[in-house]
Amino acid sequence: MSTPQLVVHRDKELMAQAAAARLITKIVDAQTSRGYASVVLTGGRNGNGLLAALAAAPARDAVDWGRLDLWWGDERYLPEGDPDRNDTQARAALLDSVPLDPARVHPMPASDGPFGADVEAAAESYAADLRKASGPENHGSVPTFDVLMLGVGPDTHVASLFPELPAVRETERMVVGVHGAPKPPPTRISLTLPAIRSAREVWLLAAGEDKAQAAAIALSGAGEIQAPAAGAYGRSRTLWLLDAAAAAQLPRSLYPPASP
Ligand SMILES: O=C(O)[C@H](O)[C@@H](O)[C@H](O)[C@H](O)COP(=O)(O)O
Repeated sequence: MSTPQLVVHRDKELMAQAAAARLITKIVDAQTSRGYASVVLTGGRNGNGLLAALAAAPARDAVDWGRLDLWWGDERYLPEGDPDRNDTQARAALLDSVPLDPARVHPMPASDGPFGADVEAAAESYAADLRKASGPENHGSVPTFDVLMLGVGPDTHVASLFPELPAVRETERMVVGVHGAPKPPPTRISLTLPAIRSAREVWLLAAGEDKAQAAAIALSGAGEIQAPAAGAYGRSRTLWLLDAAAAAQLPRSLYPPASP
């Protein structure tokens, strides 16, 4: 378990730009040392803001887009192409603008796909894809993600792991179906905390005053069932990327001064 590190930026725009630059560097380093990189995307405003900032970044094409594996941390279980799906929004923000290898982009199943309303079967199918992509060093469950990004909800949810609901309590499976999510739509697919924790680095994105209480709760030692963001940590690094508004309720001792 890696102790959370915090970086606080002046505002959400700067946070998105700085996080995008950080992601470019992380991907280039991984591709240089291992020939490819593996990243897990998140939905939500902060996640999509980062992708849009990446699309506009001057160093964007330092990334070898053809050697980048993309996965999702969660998905709203809607028909393919639905504007509310996380992958639809990610494609609009960045993915349709860069030369990715489609075989290396792994959207979660859609509700009008082969599994229909059986979201559990859809979740198991994604878990099987992860197993297929994992190497012997990954204990056969999920590939080693270089960076797994998570937006943080005002209730401290990450991915589609909501406080007290069954999905956050899962300790064996890597991917689960979610019913009755308090954030619409109610039916979703999500990586579980064990899958999240398999990543080398977990980056939590929290910008805006509506995240201030969630950040303070999650970083105050709260339990992961009540505060799922508290259970999201990487094997070698856990990084909270905040803006000043989201950091407003954190004890000053917890973070360095906001960036200039
Ligand atoms: O499917 C989703 O909605 C997201 O994956 C979800 O986990 C999101 O990241 C948080 O709710 C934060 O969303 P905002 O950044 O829009 O506040």
